[in-house]
Amino acid sequence: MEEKKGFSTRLVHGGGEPCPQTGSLIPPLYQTSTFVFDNVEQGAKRFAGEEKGYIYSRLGNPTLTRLEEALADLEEAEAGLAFGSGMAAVSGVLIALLKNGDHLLCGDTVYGCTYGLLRLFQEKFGIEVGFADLSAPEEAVKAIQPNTRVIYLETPVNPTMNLVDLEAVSRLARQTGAWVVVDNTFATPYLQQPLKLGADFVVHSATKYIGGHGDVIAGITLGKREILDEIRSTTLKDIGGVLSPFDAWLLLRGLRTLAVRMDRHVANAREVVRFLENHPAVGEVLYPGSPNHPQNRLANRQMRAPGGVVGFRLKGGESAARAFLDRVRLCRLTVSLGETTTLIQHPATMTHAVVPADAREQMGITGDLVRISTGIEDIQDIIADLEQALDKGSS
Ligand code: MET
Repeated sequence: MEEKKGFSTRLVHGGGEPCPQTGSLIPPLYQTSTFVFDNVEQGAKRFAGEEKGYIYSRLGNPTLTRLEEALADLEEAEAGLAFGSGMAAVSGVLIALLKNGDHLLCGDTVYGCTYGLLRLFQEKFGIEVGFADLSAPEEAVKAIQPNTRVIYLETPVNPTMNLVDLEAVSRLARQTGAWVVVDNTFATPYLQQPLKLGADFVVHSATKYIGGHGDVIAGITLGKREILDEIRSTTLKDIGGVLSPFDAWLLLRGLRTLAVRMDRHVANAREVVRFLENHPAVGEVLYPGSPNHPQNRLANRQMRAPGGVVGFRLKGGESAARAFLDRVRLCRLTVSLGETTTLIQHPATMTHAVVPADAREQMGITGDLVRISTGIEDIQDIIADLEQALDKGSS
Protein backbone atom coordinates (compact mmCIF):
# COMPACT_ATOMS: atom_id res chain seq x y z
CA MET A 1 0.00 0.00 0.00
CA GLU A 2 1.27 3.47 -0.84
CA GLU A 3 2.38 5.36 2.24
CA LYS A 4 0.09 8.24 3.24
CA LYS A 5 1.67 11.57 2.32
CA GLY A 6 2.18 14.39 4.84
CA PHE A 7 -0.72 16.70 5.69
CA SER A 8 0.57 19.72 3.76
CA THR A 9 1.30 17.57 0.70
CA ARG A 10 -2.25 16.25 0.84
CA LEU A 11 -3.52 19.83 1.12
CA VAL A 12 -1.61 20.95 -1.95
CA HIS A 13 -2.48 17.86 -3.99
CA GLY A 14 -6.02 17.45 -2.62
CA GLY A 15 -7.53 18.64 -5.90
CA GLY A 16 -6.50 15.27 -7.39
CA GLU A 17 -4.66 14.37 -10.57
CA PRO A 18 -4.37 16.91 -13.42
CA CYS A 19 -7.38 16.93 -15.74
CA PRO A 20 -7.00 13.86 -18.04
CA GLN A 21 -8.44 15.70 -21.07
CA THR A 22 -6.46 18.93 -20.90
CA GLY A 23 -3.64 18.46 -18.37
CA SER A 24 -4.96 21.41 -16.37
CA LEU A 25 -3.11 21.33 -13.05
CA ILE A 26 -5.89 23.15 -11.22
CA PRO A 27 -9.15 21.17 -10.97
CA PRO A 28 -11.67 22.28 -13.60
CA LEU A 29 -14.72 24.21 -12.49
CA TYR A 30 -17.92 22.44 -13.55
CA GLN A 31 -20.17 25.47 -13.38
CA THR A 32 -23.27 23.70 -14.62
CA SER A 33 -26.72 23.08 -13.20
CA THR A 34 -27.41 19.87 -15.06
CA PHE A 35 -25.83 16.87 -16.84
CA VAL A 36 -26.99 15.44 -20.18
CA PHE A 37 -27.96 11.76 -20.44
CA ASP A 38 -27.07 9.60 -23.48
CA ASN A 39 -30.61 8.26 -23.57
CA VAL A 40 -33.74 7.79 -21.44
CA GLU A 41 -32.53 4.46 -20.12
CA GLN A 42 -29.39 6.06 -18.71
CA GLY A 43 -31.38 8.91 -17.12
CA ALA A 44 -33.82 6.43 -15.59
CA LYS A 45 -30.98 4.30 -14.22
CA ARG A 46 -29.28 7.29 -12.63
CA PHE A 47 -32.51 8.42 -10.99
CA ALA A 48 -33.09 4.87 -9.75
CA GLY A 49 -29.55 4.77 -8.32
CA GLU A 50 -28.67 1.82 -10.59
CA GLU A 51 -25.92 3.67 -12.44
CA LYS A 52 -23.33 6.06 -11.01
CA GLY A 53 -23.11 9.49 -12.62
CA TYR A 54 -24.19 13.06 -12.22
CA ILE A 55 -27.79 14.18 -12.73
CA TYR A 56 -28.25 17.74 -11.50
CA SER A 57 -25.96 19.89 -9.36
CA ARG A 58 -28.28 19.89 -6.34
CA LEU A 59 -27.65 16.14 -6.16
CA GLY A 60 -23.91 16.22 -6.87
CA ASN A 61 -21.34 17.97 -9.05
CA PRO A 62 -17.74 16.98 -9.94
CA THR A 63 -16.21 20.13 -8.41
CA LEU A 64 -18.07 19.44 -5.18
CA THR A 65 -16.99 15.80 -5.30
CA ARG A 66 -13.33 16.91 -5.45
CA LEU A 67 -13.84 19.14 -2.42
CA GLU A 68 -15.72 16.46 -0.48
CA GLU A 69 -13.04 13.87 -1.20
CA ALA A 70 -10.20 16.26 -0.33
CA LEU A 71 -11.76 17.17 3.02
CA ALA A 72 -12.68 13.56 3.82
CA ASP A 73 -9.02 12.67 3.31
CA LEU A 74 -7.88 15.49 5.62
CA GLU A 75 -10.34 14.64 8.41
CA GLU A 76 -9.71 10.91 7.84
CA ALA A 77 -13.45 10.44 7.27
CA GLU A 78 -15.14 7.86 5.06
CA ALA A 79 -16.89 10.62 3.13
CA GLY A 80 -17.87 14.29 3.07
CA LEU A 81 -20.90 16.27 1.98
CA ALA A 82 -20.71 19.95 1.06
CA PHE A 83 -23.46 22.43 1.87
CA GLY A 84 -24.26 26.04 1.08
CA SER A 85 -23.36 27.20 4.60
CA GLY A 86 -22.05 25.91 7.92
CA MET A 87 -25.57 26.04 9.35
CA ALA A 88 -26.88 23.92 6.42
CA ALA A 89 -24.16 21.34 7.23
CA VAL A 90 -25.21 21.30 10.90
CA SER A 91 -28.94 21.07 10.08
CA GLY A 92 -28.30 18.41 7.44
CA VAL A 93 -26.58 15.99 9.78
CA LEU A 94 -28.88 16.64 12.75
CA ILE A 95 -32.06 16.20 10.71
CA ALA A 96 -30.69 12.87 9.48
CA LEU A 97 -29.72 11.60 12.94
CA LEU A 98 -32.73 12.79 14.98
CA LYS A 99 -36.45 12.20 15.03
CA ASN A 100 -39.35 13.37 17.12
CA GLY A 101 -38.96 12.22 20.75
CA ASP A 102 -35.16 11.90 20.62
CA HIS A 103 -32.89 13.80 22.96
CA LEU A 104 -29.90 15.87 21.85
CA LEU A 105 -27.29 16.79 24.42
CA CYS A 106 -25.38 19.93 23.51
CA GLY A 107 -22.26 21.45 25.04
CA ASP A 108 -23.20 24.32 27.35
CA THR A 109 -21.95 27.00 24.95
CA VAL A 110 -22.44 27.07 21.19
CA TYR A 111 -22.59 29.54 18.33
CA GLY A 112 -25.78 31.66 18.48
CA CYS A 113 -27.41 30.34 15.29
CA THR A 114 -26.73 26.72 16.35
CA TYR A 115 -28.49 27.52 19.61
CA GLY A 116 -31.37 28.96 17.57
CA LEU A 117 -31.53 25.84 15.38
CA LEU A 118 -31.70 23.55 18.42
CA ARG A 119 -34.51 25.63 19.90
CA LEU A 120 -36.35 25.35 16.57
CA PHE A 121 -35.94 21.55 16.63
CA GLN A 122 -37.31 21.56 20.16
CA GLU A 123 -40.24 23.87 19.59
CA LYS A 124 -41.40 22.72 16.14
CA PHE A 125 -40.25 19.13 15.79
CA GLY A 126 -40.49 17.60 19.28
CA ILE A 127 -36.78 16.95 19.77
CA GLU A 128 -35.67 17.30 23.38
CA VAL A 129 -32.60 19.47 23.83
CA GLY A 130 -30.38 19.61 26.92
CA PHE A 131 -27.20 21.56 27.62
CA ALA A 132 -24.31 20.42 29.83
CA ASP A 133 -20.72 21.28 30.55
CA LEU A 134 -19.16 18.47 28.53
CA SER A 135 -15.71 19.32 29.81
CA ALA A 136 -16.85 17.99 33.22
CA PRO A 137 -17.39 14.21 32.76
CA GLU A 138 -19.78 13.89 35.75
CA GLU A 139 -21.98 16.69 34.33
CA ALA A 140 -22.09 14.97 30.96
CA VAL A 141 -23.01 11.59 32.50
CA LYS A 142 -25.83 13.18 34.53
CA ALA A 143 -27.25 14.86 31.44
CA ILE A 144 -27.41 11.70 29.30
CA GLN A 145 -30.90 10.24 28.96
CA PRO A 146 -32.11 6.87 27.66
CA ASN A 147 -33.29 8.63 24.46
CA THR A 148 -30.05 10.64 23.90
CA ARG A 149 -29.26 10.07 20.21
CA VAL A 150 -26.75 12.85 19.59
CA ILE A 151 -24.09 14.64 21.60
CA TYR A 152 -23.29 17.89 19.80
CA LEU A 153 -20.36 20.11 20.68
CA GLU A 154 -17.86 22.71 19.58
CA THR A 155 -14.22 22.54 20.66
CA PRO A 156 -12.77 25.16 20.90
CA VAL A 157 -16.11 26.71 21.78
CA ASN A 158 -17.26 29.87 20.02
CA PRO A 159 -16.44 32.40 21.57
CA THR A 160 -15.18 31.31 25.01
CA MET A 161 -12.44 29.03 23.61
CA ASN A 162 -13.23 26.33 26.19
CA LEU A 163 -12.29 22.81 25.14
CA VAL A 164 -14.07 19.48 25.41
CA ASP A 165 -12.09 16.26 25.84
CA LEU A 166 -13.07 14.49 22.64
CA GLU A 167 -11.84 11.04 23.71
CA ALA A 168 -13.75 11.20 27.00
CA VAL A 169 -17.02 12.36 25.40
CA SER A 170 -16.74 9.80 22.60
CA ARG A 171 -16.19 7.01 25.16
CA LEU A 172 -19.28 8.10 27.04
CA ALA A 173 -21.30 8.25 23.83
CA ARG A 174 -20.26 4.73 22.86
CA GLN A 175 -21.50 3.42 26.19
CA THR A 176 -24.88 5.04 25.65
CA GLY A 177 -25.29 4.50 21.92
CA ALA A 178 -25.34 8.20 20.98
CA TRP A 179 -23.66 9.77 17.94
CA VAL A 180 -21.02 12.44 18.59
CA VAL A 181 -21.12 15.42 16.22
CA VAL A 182 -18.28 17.93 16.55
CA ASP A 183 -18.11 21.42 15.09
CA ASN A 184 -14.40 21.59 14.19
CA THR A 185 -14.54 25.03 12.57
CA PHE A 186 -12.19 26.79 15.00
CA ALA A 187 -9.55 24.06 14.82
CA THR A 188 -9.67 22.83 11.19
CA PRO A 189 -8.43 19.30 10.37
CA TYR A 190 -4.87 20.65 10.48
CA LEU A 191 -5.05 21.39 14.20
CA GLN A 192 -7.49 18.72 15.39
CA GLN A 193 -9.05 15.53 14.01
CA PRO A 194 -12.10 14.62 16.10
CA LEU A 195 -12.90 11.42 14.15
CA LYS A 196 -9.53 9.97 15.14
CA LEU A 197 -10.41 10.70 18.77
CA GLY A 198 -13.69 8.77 18.52
CA ALA A 199 -16.28 11.26 17.23
CA ASP A 200 -18.73 10.11 14.52
CA PHE A 201 -19.26 13.29 12.50
CA VAL A 202 -17.43 16.55 12.00
CA VAL A 203 -19.06 19.72 10.72
CA HIS A 204 -17.30 22.84 9.51
CA SER A 205 -18.29 26.28 8.57
CA ALA A 206 -15.95 26.22 5.56
CA THR A 207 -16.61 29.96 5.32
CA LYS A 208 -13.89 30.33 7.94
CA TYR A 209 -10.36 28.86 7.81
CA ILE A 210 -11.03 26.30 5.07
CA GLY A 211 -11.97 28.98 2.54
CA GLY A 212 -9.69 31.34 4.43
CA HIS A 213 -10.12 34.43 2.29
CA GLY A 214 -13.51 35.76 3.32
CA ASP A 215 -15.18 35.30 -0.04
CA VAL A 216 -17.36 32.20 0.40
CA ILE A 217 -20.22 30.99 2.59
CA ALA A 218 -20.03 27.19 2.80
CA GLY A 219 -20.29 24.15 5.07
CA ILE A 220 -19.25 20.53 5.10
CA THR A 221 -20.24 17.44 7.08
CA LEU A 222 -17.80 14.53 7.29
CA GLY A 223 -18.17 11.03 8.67
CA LYS A 224 -19.78 7.70 7.90
CA ARG A 225 -20.45 7.17 4.20
CA GLU A 226 -23.71 5.31 4.71
CA ILE A 227 -25.28 8.17 6.65
CA LEU A 228 -23.87 10.86 4.37
CA ASP A 229 -25.31 9.02 1.35
CA GLU A 230 -28.63 9.05 3.15
CA ILE A 231 -28.30 12.79 3.85
CA ARG A 232 -27.48 13.44 0.19
CA SER A 233 -30.53 11.58 -1.01
CA THR A 234 -32.88 13.00 1.64
CA THR A 235 -32.04 16.18 3.53
CA LEU A 236 -29.71 17.74 0.98
CA LYS A 237 -31.85 16.77 -2.01
CA ASP A 238 -35.15 17.83 -0.50
CA ILE A 239 -34.11 20.87 1.52
CA GLY A 240 -31.56 21.86 -1.07
CA GLY A 241 -28.97 23.83 0.92
CA VAL A 242 -26.43 23.07 -1.78
CA LEU A 243 -23.02 24.69 -2.40
CA SER A 244 -22.32 26.34 -5.76
CA PRO A 245 -19.58 24.75 -7.91
CA PHE A 246 -17.67 28.04 -8.02
CA ASP A 247 -17.65 28.26 -4.23
CA ALA A 248 -16.42 24.65 -4.05
CA TRP A 249 -13.63 25.61 -6.45
CA LEU A 250 -12.69 28.60 -4.26
CA LEU A 251 -12.57 26.30 -1.24
CA LEU A 252 -10.24 23.92 -3.08
CA ARG A 253 -8.02 26.92 -3.74
CA GLY A 254 -8.16 28.01 -0.10
CA LEU A 255 -7.34 24.52 1.15
CA ARG A 256 -3.93 24.45 -0.55
CA THR A 257 -2.60 27.06 1.87
CA LEU A 258 -4.49 25.93 4.99
CA ALA A 259 -1.41 24.74 6.91
CA VAL A 260 0.75 27.80 6.26
CA ARG A 261 -2.13 30.12 7.01
CA MET A 262 -2.96 28.29 10.25
CA ASP A 263 0.67 28.40 11.40
CA ARG A 264 0.63 32.17 10.96
CA HIS A 265 -2.83 32.59 12.54
CA VAL A 266 -1.63 30.63 15.57
CA ALA A 267 1.70 32.48 15.85
CA ASN A 268 -0.12 35.83 15.71
CA ALA A 269 -2.74 34.66 18.23
CA ARG A 270 -0.01 33.66 20.68
CA GLU A 271 1.55 37.15 20.41
CA VAL A 272 -1.84 38.83 20.82
CA VAL A 273 -2.44 36.73 23.95
CA ARG A 274 0.94 37.75 25.39
CA PHE A 275 0.13 41.40 24.72
CA LEU A 276 -3.39 41.22 26.17
CA GLU A 277 -2.30 39.31 29.29
CA ASN A 278 0.06 42.16 30.12
CA HIS A 279 -2.28 45.05 29.38
CA PRO A 280 -3.77 46.78 32.45
CA ALA A 281 -7.18 47.38 30.81
CA VAL A 282 -7.66 43.68 30.02
CA GLY A 283 -9.08 41.14 32.48
CA GLU A 284 -9.39 37.44 31.66
CA VAL A 285 -7.84 36.24 28.38
CA LEU A 286 -9.51 33.15 26.95
CA TYR A 287 -7.03 31.07 24.97
CA PRO A 288 -6.24 27.41 25.77
CA GLY A 289 -2.75 27.85 24.36
CA SER A 290 -1.81 30.11 27.22
CA PRO A 291 0.19 28.25 29.90
CA ASN A 292 -2.13 29.95 32.46
CA HIS A 293 -5.26 28.43 30.92
CA PRO A 294 -6.83 25.58 32.95
CA GLN A 295 -7.23 23.45 29.81
CA ASN A 296 -3.70 23.99 28.49
CA ARG A 297 -2.79 20.31 28.96
CA LEU A 298 -5.89 19.15 27.10
CA ALA A 299 -5.06 21.61 24.30
CA ASN A 300 -1.57 20.12 24.02
CA ARG A 301 -3.00 16.59 24.03
CA GLN A 302 -5.75 16.85 21.45
CA MET A 303 -4.69 19.76 19.24
CA ARG A 304 -1.59 20.41 17.17
CA ALA A 305 -1.99 24.06 18.25
CA PRO A 306 -4.84 25.97 19.91
CA GLY A 307 -6.01 28.04 16.94
CA GLY A 308 -6.20 31.66 15.89
CA VAL A 309 -9.18 32.93 17.89
CA VAL A 310 -8.86 34.64 21.26
CA GLY A 311 -11.51 35.88 23.70
CA PHE A 312 -10.81 38.59 26.26
CA ARG A 313 -12.68 40.66 28.81
CA LEU A 314 -12.29 44.38 29.31
CA LYS A 315 -11.95 45.40 32.96
CA GLY A 316 -14.18 48.42 32.30
CA GLY A 317 -17.15 46.15 31.38
CA GLU A 318 -19.50 46.44 28.42
CA SER A 319 -19.07 50.17 27.89
CA ALA A 320 -15.28 49.77 27.73
CA ALA A 321 -15.64 46.84 25.33
CA ARG A 322 -17.93 48.80 23.02
CA ALA A 323 -15.72 51.91 23.10
CA PHE A 324 -12.62 49.80 22.40
CA LEU A 325 -14.32 48.09 19.43
CA ASP A 326 -15.36 51.47 18.06
CA ARG A 327 -11.70 52.55 18.09
CA VAL A 328 -10.01 49.64 16.27
CA ARG A 329 -8.98 50.43 12.68
CA LEU A 330 -6.74 47.72 11.18
CA CYS A 331 -8.68 45.03 13.03
CA ARG A 332 -12.04 45.04 11.30
CA LEU A 333 -15.18 45.26 13.38
CA THR A 334 -17.12 42.36 11.89
CA VAL A 335 -18.39 38.86 12.62
CA SER A 336 -16.86 35.76 11.00
CA LEU A 337 -13.34 34.47 11.59
CA GLY A 338 -10.53 32.54 9.98
CA GLU A 339 -9.77 35.10 7.29
CA THR A 340 -6.49 36.71 6.30
CA THR A 341 -7.73 39.96 7.88
CA THR A 342 -7.91 40.31 11.67
CA LEU A 343 -11.61 40.38 12.58
CA ILE A 344 -12.94 41.54 15.92
CA GLN A 345 -16.46 41.51 17.32
CA HIS A 346 -18.74 41.74 20.38
CA PRO A 347 -20.37 38.30 20.87
CA ALA A 348 -23.08 39.47 23.29
CA THR A 349 -24.58 41.87 20.74
CA MET A 350 -23.48 40.11 17.54
CA THR A 351 -22.73 36.36 17.02
CA HIS A 352 -24.59 35.31 20.16
CA ALA A 353 -27.26 38.04 20.24
CA VAL A 354 -30.02 35.50 19.43
CA VAL A 355 -29.32 33.59 22.66
CA PRO A 356 -31.66 34.85 25.43
CA ALA A 357 -29.79 37.08 27.92
CA ASP A 358 -29.96 34.65 30.88
CA ALA A 359 -28.65 31.70 28.81
CA ARG A 360 -25.99 33.95 27.34
CA GLU A 361 -24.79 35.02 30.79
CA GLN A 362 -24.58 31.36 31.81
CA MET A 363 -22.41 30.74 28.77
CA GLY A 364 -20.04 33.44 30.03
CA ILE A 365 -20.90 35.66 27.08
CA THR A 366 -21.18 38.91 28.96
CA GLY A 367 -20.96 42.47 27.65
CA ASP A 368 -17.28 42.81 28.59
CA LEU A 369 -16.26 39.96 26.23
CA VAL A 370 -14.53 40.63 22.90
CA ARG A 371 -13.60 37.98 20.31
CA ILE A 372 -10.67 38.47 17.98
CA SER A 373 -9.77 36.26 15.04
CA THR A 374 -6.14 37.03 14.37
CA GLY A 375 -5.35 37.45 10.71
CA ILE A 376 -2.05 36.92 8.96
CA GLU A 377 -0.91 40.56 8.90
CA ASP A 378 2.42 41.58 10.48
CA ILE A 379 1.97 41.06 14.19
CA GLN A 380 3.36 44.46 15.17
CA ASP A 381 0.59 46.15 13.19
CA ILE A 382 -2.15 44.08 14.82
CA ILE A 383 -0.76 44.83 18.27
CA ALA A 384 -0.27 48.52 17.51
CA ASP A 385 -3.93 48.76 16.56
CA LEU A 386 -5.10 46.93 19.70
CA GLU A 387 -2.78 49.08 21.79
CA GLN A 388 -4.02 52.41 20.43
CA ALA A 389 -7.64 51.30 20.87
CA LEU A 390 -7.03 50.12 24.46
CA ASP A 391 -4.82 53.01 25.49
CA LYS A 392 -7.11 55.75 24.23
CA GLY A 393 -9.72 54.36 26.59
CA SER A 394 -7.50 54.76 29.61
CA SER A 395 -6.17 58.27 28.83
C1 MET B 1 -24.14 35.75 11.57
S1 MET B 1 -23.04 35.90 12.87
C2 MET B 1 -21.74 34.91 12.68
C3 MET B 1 -20.93 34.21 11.84
C4 MET B 1 -19.91 33.23 12.40
N1 MET B 1 -20.49 31.95 12.64
C5 MET B 1 -19.16 33.76 13.61
O1 MET B 1 -19.13 33.14 14.67
O2 MET B 1 -18.59 34.80 13.51
